[in-house]
Amino acid sequence: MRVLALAAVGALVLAGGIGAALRADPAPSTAYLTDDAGRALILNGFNTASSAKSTPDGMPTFTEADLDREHADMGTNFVRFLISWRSVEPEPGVYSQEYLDRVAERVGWYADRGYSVMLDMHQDLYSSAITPSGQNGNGAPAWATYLDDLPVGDNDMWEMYYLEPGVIRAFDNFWNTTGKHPELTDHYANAWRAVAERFAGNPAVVAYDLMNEPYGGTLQGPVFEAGPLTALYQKTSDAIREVDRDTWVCVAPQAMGTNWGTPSGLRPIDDARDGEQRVAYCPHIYPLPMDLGGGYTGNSRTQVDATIDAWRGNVLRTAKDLGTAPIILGEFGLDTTLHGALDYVDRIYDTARDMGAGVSYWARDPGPWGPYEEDGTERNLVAALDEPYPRAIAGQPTRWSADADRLEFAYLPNLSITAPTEVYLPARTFPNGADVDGAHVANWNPDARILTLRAPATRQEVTVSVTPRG
Ligand SMILES: CN(C)c1ccc(C(=O)NC[C@H]2N[C@H](CO)[C@@H](O)[C@@H]2O)cc1
Repeated sequence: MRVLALAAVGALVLAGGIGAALRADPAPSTAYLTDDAGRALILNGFNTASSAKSTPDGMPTFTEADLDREHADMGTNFVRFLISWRSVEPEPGVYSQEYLDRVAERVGWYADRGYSVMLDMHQDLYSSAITPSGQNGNGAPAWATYLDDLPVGDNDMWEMYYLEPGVIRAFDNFWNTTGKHPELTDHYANAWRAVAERFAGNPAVVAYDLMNEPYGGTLQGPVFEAGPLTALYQKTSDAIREVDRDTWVCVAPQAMGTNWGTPSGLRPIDDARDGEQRVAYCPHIYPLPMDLGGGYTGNSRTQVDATIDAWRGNVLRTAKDLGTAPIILGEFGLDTTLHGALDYVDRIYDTARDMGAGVSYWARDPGPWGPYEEDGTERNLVAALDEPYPRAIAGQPTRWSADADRLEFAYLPNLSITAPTEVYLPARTFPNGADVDGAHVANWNPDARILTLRAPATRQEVTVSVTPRG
């Protein structure tokens, strides 16, 4: 039954993809998140980590040494760090500074290594309180979970819990579709204000991802996204801006459908800050044929490519509707033992690069989806992700492309930015450093693998080419 339902949605996506191919897609986004120095950031990292969904202290099973290894192996500069409402607000109106201390400690690990952090208020299936075992779902605290005594049956596939009457009711109460709980979205916005109060002014924390994979319960599609979801984002953004005028807020569409390439009905929010709007768009992509284990070969590859094409056009349209919002692909990932898996990974990173989007891979957990096995053995994903890229650009990026042993990028220098342009170079393909055309080498740090560049004093577009030193 589930396969038929999903296949029906898949057919919609393919039809949409063909339809989208008939419509001209908007131009790739020219908007990027910027650091305190004003540099455009090319964000490249992981979701860290799924394990945080179930640990009592709400922290991922991830150490500072794990981060050192990730940086040495893949040169990441970004993390979508999972936090949870249950941990922020364990009792109504009570905010856990002890929990926020633990988050701040890990943010410090990333900050010490020059990373950018996006805090992700992560939910799946609303809450771990949907079943007595607490083993299904995560996100909302128990005190905010109202099933109204409706049943939640057992399911082999975790996604099927979204169809359980009790889970749908928990969401309907949160969104106040029932009219019985107008207070819950206020609590949610105030929990985010407590987080923002803690991290406002922290230069490593560049964005807040307001809700992971929203779900509307009995409300689905544009009626949900343009209604309660946009209203929650506005309410939450307003609450954050009371204490933090500068960190970007990231809004995501409902997961159902848009993860598979269908368009989103999300509407713009008004950022209360003075100056530029700092609202980014954080969609996910999980093509249905991959979800069904089809791999990236043969007919499954054809369907996945149609999904990616449809997804790209729909994401660019929504980002434009949101006010030319920068795009961060908040999640994509797969079991990399599937046939064609690394070709799929390359296709997604190429698509994100072309869209000007940052990427956080799902996820930084051991096992077949991640970079390392349970015993720490390096997996195929590490080499696939270890490619050169411009981490931070002192101007407006216009294009970039890379292979394992070549990087080329172009940008319009902003002469008012005093910080240099930074490039990551893998040790495996740039063992002796690099030869550079189009810019001056200010420094090469062989330990951090970071090449620092200065553009010629021009307002014209410069093209930089980086190749391994012989
Ligand atoms: C039916 N609904 C609402 C639904 C189905 C499937 C997903 C999903 O696979 N999501 C992809 C990944 N994202 C989460 C973490 O955010 C992971 O657990 C999923 O693998 C989401 C929602």
